[in-house]
Amino acid sequence: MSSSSPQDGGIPLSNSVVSEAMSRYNLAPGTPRTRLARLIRERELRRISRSGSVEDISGGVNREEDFSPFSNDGESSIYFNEEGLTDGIASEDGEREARPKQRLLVVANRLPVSAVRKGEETWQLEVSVGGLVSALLGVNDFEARWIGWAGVNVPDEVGQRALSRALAEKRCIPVFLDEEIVHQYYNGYCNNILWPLFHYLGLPQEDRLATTRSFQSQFDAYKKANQMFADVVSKHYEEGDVVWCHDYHLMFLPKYLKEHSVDIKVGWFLHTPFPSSEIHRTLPSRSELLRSVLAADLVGFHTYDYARHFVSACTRILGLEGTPEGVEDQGKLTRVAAFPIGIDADRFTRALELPQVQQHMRELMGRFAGRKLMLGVDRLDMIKGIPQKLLAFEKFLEENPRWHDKVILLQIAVPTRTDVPEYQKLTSEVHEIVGRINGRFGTLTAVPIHHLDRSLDFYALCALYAVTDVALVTSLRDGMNLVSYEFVACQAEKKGVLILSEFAGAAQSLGAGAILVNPWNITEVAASICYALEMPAEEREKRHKHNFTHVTTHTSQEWAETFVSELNDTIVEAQLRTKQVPPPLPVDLALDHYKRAGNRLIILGFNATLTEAADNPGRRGDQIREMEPKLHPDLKEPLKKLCNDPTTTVVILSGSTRISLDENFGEFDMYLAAENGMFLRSTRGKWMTTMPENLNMDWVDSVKHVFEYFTERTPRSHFEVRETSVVWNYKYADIEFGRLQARDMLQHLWTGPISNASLDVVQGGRSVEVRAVGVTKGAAIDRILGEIVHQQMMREPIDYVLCVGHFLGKDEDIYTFFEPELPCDPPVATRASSVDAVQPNALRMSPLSNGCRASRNKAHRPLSDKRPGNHHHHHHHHPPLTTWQPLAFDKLLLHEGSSVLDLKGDNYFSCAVGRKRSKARYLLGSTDEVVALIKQLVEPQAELGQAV
Ligand SMILES: O=P(O)(O)OC[C@H]1O[C@H](O[C@H]2O[C@H](CO)[C@@H](O)[C@H](O)[C@H]2O)[C@H](O)[C@@H](O)[C@@H]1O
Ligand SMILES: O=c1ccn([C@@H]2O[C@H](COP(=O)(O)OP(=O)(O)O)[C@@H](O)[C@H]2O)c(=O)[nH]1
Repeated sequence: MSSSSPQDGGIPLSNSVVSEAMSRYNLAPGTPRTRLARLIRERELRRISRSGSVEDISGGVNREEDFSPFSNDGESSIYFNEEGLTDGIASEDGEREARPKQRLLVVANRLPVSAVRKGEETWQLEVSVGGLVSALLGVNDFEARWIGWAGVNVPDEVGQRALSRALAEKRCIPVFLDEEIVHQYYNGYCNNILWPLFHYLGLPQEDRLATTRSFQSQFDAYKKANQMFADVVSKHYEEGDVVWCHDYHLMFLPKYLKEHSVDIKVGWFLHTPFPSSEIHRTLPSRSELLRSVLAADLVGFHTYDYARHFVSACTRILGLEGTPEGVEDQGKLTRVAAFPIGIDADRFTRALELPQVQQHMRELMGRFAGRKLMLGVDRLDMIKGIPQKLLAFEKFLEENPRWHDKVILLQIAVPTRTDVPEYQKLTSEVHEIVGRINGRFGTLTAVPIHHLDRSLDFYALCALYAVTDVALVTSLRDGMNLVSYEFVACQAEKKGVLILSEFAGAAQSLGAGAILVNPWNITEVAASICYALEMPAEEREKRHKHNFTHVTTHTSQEWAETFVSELNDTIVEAQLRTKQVPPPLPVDLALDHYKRAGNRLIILGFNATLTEAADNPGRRGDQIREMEPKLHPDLKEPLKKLCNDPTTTVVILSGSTRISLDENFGEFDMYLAAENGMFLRSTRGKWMTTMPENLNMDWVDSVKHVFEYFTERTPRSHFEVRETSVVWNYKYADIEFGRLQARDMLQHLWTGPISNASLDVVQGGRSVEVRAVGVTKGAAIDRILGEIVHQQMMREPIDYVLCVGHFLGKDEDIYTFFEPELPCDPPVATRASSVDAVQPNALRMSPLSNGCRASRNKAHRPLSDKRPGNHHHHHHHHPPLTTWQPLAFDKLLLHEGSSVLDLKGDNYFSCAVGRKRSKARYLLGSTDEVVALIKQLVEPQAELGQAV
């Protein structure tokens, strides 16, 4: 995921904040302070607790013969202990006493059991087929409830009650979906739209859509079904539960659950790939789906690639900030990470010891004696690449006549989603290809392909895996593909070869041991078949060993524990982060103090503070409009009133140029401080500057060349040359490319030929700014106020300060300038090599320019003193321009010797706009809120208050 700059909010958590939050949230003393340290410790604790259970298992009863979770003999054959569904080989109850069990609500479209009605009130439960169910069956260490659809329509209440009872024994809770919803939501939106799209098969064409009604009605049904799941979860939710939502069927669930209660811990895991953002952006409901998922606290994927695609979709489609941790939206972080699923490998290795499985293996070996056995096990789904597999096998036979009659491909094709027309078409297509190949290469006694349109029971499957020479997985895309894991787990003896599609998530974990192929390249797959069949034993062993180690250590139990542990930690982390977020501005309080004050100072930023919001929902803003910022039209009237109030001084303090401030604010009676305070003007008078005559601006041309170079190479970026700074902005460029370019640019500015110039390089969220060294708003405010107090011949102390802006991190020193009790900040950090050469006079004159109030109290010079130099007219850059000799505000006293500022702490309101982390005391969400605030300030009651 992408990197963030310090200005993006990378303010580190201070120790005191962490300790306070830890005690507030009942974190045990000794709890590590960083996320990583906590997670590593959690993992250690799990290992310790597990090593205890291993001893117990070794001394325990062998219950293997009880075990037949995947039997499809019609009986309810999965086993449950008090935690719910288990594989029947779970460890004894006492084994995990050391750690309390986490209550977990597992929500997936499909329950691990599907129901078959045998009578009005009689139900038979069968284990559902699919990787999601297989993986979750291996998860034991939680007190889990399962919530999902039982795969059947139950229209009558009697039936619903009976089924709920039967499922309750298995700790399963049904969501009853009627036929129409299943048709629109499951067959339609899930399996005809999201499934193919997420697997890079594109959106259906209109004619395909027509068969399942319109996209919109399917989407509505999808949302409705998600709401039904949410309702059932809410009914069964208990405080402290973790709710783990699974898969593309339930992308709205995190949002609905958080709407029910923000305190629910919600995780969402996707079992399929998440495609490139370029694919996702074709989906009409792309933004809604992303935003709903982002409501979760933790979002998980099988691979880093899928996670990266998701973050990228959120940055490119929603315009949000991608960080190494996840996706940030106005300070709220949704953690995004990869959690590769696994299997319960022990279940398979132990099953191979069972007499019935051994018997089965003997039968199979007898039947296929003298031939090598190749195996494919897939749901009959277009993503599994079954036609491609068959065609590659055909090509292999065609090119290697010596293998005719010596090899057989056994393809188990489990029927799935049979109500969806695409799947029906695929079935006929596959049958046709099998028929053709068998016709072409078959003999009187044997055919090269055995194709079964059915599922097998667990024993049969294990036996098959164990006797196979080469497993062939040719998925065109596959979230993970657990069949490849299961095959490896069963090959301890035989050490067969795995041919694996590079487009399956499993390729990332089993890639080293498997032969990776591109399933679209039939020639390559055919050659790999030959290579695998003829591979020397030594190489097979090496490859197998590698994969076996992975499969037996990265188990489904480990997967679930890691996910839940990270989810729990995400909540801790969020609470720690929340501590850092300033509260919203208490508007009533701000108004109340405003009313009571007799001499007010209002400092306002311009860009993104007083400008109209340029962002449309779901899109990024309008570049042309933002390049020439304009005052929000609704502000004209209230701002005029505010400025006309004789007891209120308004200062616009902005990075913008004098020209821009003149254009936007020339008509108001106020002070304008352009270019971060390097220029000052009362709108009744002329511009003045504190820039020393000899200010060295030679660097501007060199920086301009650098900016031109990058602008030429970064579409939709632009730069602006101001009098004291140059700003390059890439907000509208491709975000990731823009960041890369910015990184290169910063590197060059910091270390290249101009690194010795006296300049500050300021990194913004989507900008790079180069300024004369030492220029910040906080540094300038001292001189500005000195001048204003002097010009106004102020008699009353300033007893109310409101400072509102959307400032760069570096300029946030303005907020701390007015803080009564802050310790002195260290001087502004700079990369400049020769500060003195360009330091504005005031910065040299005043030792207090960092705004430390404590030292300001030592002010000693009464205002009646004449300051040295007075007004000088200088022709500097933009003549005519007065150079004002700054009178340090912090040295000013009123005539009777009292301080100019009368801030006791509660009459000072600093407020950041549209930021989440800030040095300001408070936050306002948007420019609209600023508009509302200013309107309220000038409302009649505020004026009334003033009179009091
Ligand atoms: O429930 P169905 O519609 O019958 O489909 C079965 C499951 O198919 C998908 O499985 C995925 O999950 C596996 C485990 O994470 C993964 O290995 C595989 O690559 C995926 O295709 C689907 O995501 C599940 O929701 C379905 O239940
Ligand atoms: O006859 C069968 C064939 C397959 N499976 C199981 O179905 C799952 C398939 O998972 P995979 O991740 O490979 O793909 P998915 O079907 O979930 O897309 C595996 O656990 C198999 O053991 C099964 O129970 N019976």
